[in-house]
Amino acid sequence: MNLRDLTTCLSRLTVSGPLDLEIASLTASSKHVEAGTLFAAIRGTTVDGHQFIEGAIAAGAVAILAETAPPKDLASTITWIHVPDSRLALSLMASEFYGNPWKDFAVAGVTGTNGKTTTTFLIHHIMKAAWHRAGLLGTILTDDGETIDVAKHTTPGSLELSELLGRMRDNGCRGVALEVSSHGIHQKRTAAIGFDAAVFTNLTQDHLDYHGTIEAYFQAKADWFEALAADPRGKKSTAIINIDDAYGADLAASLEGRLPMIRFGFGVHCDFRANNLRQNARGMEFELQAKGRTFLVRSPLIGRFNVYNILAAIAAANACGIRPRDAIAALADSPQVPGRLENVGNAGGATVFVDYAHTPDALENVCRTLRDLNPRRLITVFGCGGDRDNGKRPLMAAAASRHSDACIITSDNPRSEDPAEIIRQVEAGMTNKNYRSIVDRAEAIDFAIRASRSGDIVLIAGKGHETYQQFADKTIDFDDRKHASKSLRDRAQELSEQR
Ligand SMILES: CC(=O)N[C@H]1[C@@H](OP(=O)(O)OP(=O)(O)OC[C@H]2O[C@@H](n3ccc(=O)[nH]c3=O)[C@H](O)[C@@H]2O)O[C@H](CO)[C@@H](O)[C@@H]1O[C@H](C)C(=O)N[C@@H](C)C(=O)N[C@H](CCC(=O)O)C(=O)O
Ligand SMILES: Nc1ncnc2c1ncn2[C@@H]1O[C@H](COP(=O)(O)OP(=O)(O)OP(=O)(O)O)[C@@H](O)[C@H]1O
Ligand SMILES: N[C@H](CCC[C@H](N)C(=O)O)C(=O)O
Ligand SMILES: [Mg+2]
Repeated sequence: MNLRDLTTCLSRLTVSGPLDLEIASLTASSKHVEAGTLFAAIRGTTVDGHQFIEGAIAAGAVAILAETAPPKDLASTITWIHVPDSRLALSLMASEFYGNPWKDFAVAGVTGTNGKTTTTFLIHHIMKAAWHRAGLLGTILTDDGETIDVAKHTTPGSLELSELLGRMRDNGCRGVALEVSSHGIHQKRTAAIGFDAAVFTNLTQDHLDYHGTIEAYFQAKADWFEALAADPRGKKSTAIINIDDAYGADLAASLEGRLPMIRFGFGVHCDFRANNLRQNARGMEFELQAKGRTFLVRSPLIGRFNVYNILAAIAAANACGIRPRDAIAALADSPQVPGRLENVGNAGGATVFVDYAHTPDALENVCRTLRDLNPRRLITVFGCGGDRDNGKRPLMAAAASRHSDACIITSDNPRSEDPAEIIRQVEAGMTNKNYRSIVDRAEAIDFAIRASRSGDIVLIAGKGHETYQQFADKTIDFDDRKHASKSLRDRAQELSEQR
């Protein structure tokens, strides 16, 4: 693509060198530079990409995007685009490079601490029922309408994101549901994308290792909505906000009159309001009051928290042009979201669930939901991730303690940290002293399943769909669902031998 055309999307730039160049590819990594590449120098969280400019030129870069003016010795040898914010500029140029695919179909984004993956899966399911082809992007996978791949990030980098959206458009998708993480917003990964629907699910403690304070974390989420409200480039986004959540209520109040809005929840001021929730182990039903009508919503999902995900999905689909009654019809048979309250089987009358709860609020919600099924005992296996917000550790311990009869504390991606030290920090928050710590996750799961008796529920929390365990020196294959299934088979065998 011609560099002059590629830069029309930038409002503040100083160019030195010719603009009538053909750009073969864009990259922010000097390792991916080839002949004809534009290299964007980004000040990252670990290194400053400006230090790789010379290497990029040596590797064949024909243009540089940077937050500095060109040094004198390079000014006459290469095209240099000086911008105030190279992450933002790269995001805009990436969208331009792939033909601004977001303009060609309905785009629903979902942000919030918990519920993004679940809500995007539901929106995707509704879109596919209405339109046959739709894309999905998030923590678990990317689906471009034809091919499903394992995801590397919840929200991909701006280049990968626009490339994927372009593929979805080319594959005939009429809509896409995507997760918008706070890292993604802060790093401008979604800055160029216009959204038809922008969902806020909730905000509770997570990611303070990155954002520092909960206020800064909230601000990252709010910045997305602020940017949509100020976006002059076309799409009128509908903000879809959970106003039962205190941060959601603040967000809705601050956006009042600046974006079309759908407020959802159980509260009386909601535009999409749930009532009369009834549930059992097989699913739930509730009434939805919306648009002056009452609808009966049925879902195989369980848990009050999933009512919020369902409301958000119906409202987002509505903002994308799908009638609530069609969304509701599709949701009656929504698929299992991998690793979200996934029933992996039973042995000796005890049932085992795997769930991705890795925040205090998620653990609280999932334990409560399982408690509501009236188990004889709830036995919870959980741990806390290394190199992540360590303030969550005692809070997750307190949540698990509150609702479980017994807990097994174990490892959950210790990364560069000492697994035993993470466990000690979790133990400090345990108010229910009926727990045991077992560093090895496989042994912890085996122990919990062997200790279970008829009528018990075993919850294995934290890793959900993940298929690995990350340590300082290695990553091993590990899947809670597979390991629990094997452990259940062993237990069933053991029980039959005892009979
Ligand atoms: C902290 C964080 O989010 N980092 C992400 C970020 O890296 P960064 O921009 O800070 O990069 P950096 O390593 O400091 O390097 C700066 C620049 O120098 C360049 N470079 C670097 C080395 C070199 O030799 N040559 C070179 O050109 C890099 O390509 C980069 O452009 O941008 C990169 C490209 O998009 C991401 O891969 C990287 O994700 C790291 C691996 C990560 O673990 N991120 C997690 C925390 C994350 O993003 N999580 C969220 C939320 C998860 C959830 O709650 O669901 C997600 O959306 O996945
Ligand atoms: N609306 C919700 N409110 C609170 N907790 C929820 C909600 N939805 C799901 N959860 C809990 O949070 C866990 C993670 O859910 P999900 O994967 O949908 O969230 P996410 O926001 O995508 O998480 P991540 O930031 O890790 O990608 C679930 O396994 C469940 O325990
Ligand atoms: N996207 C989240 C996932 C956490 C999942 C949990 N298993 C852990 O490793 O802490 C993060 O990177 O913080
Ligand atoms: Mg997710």
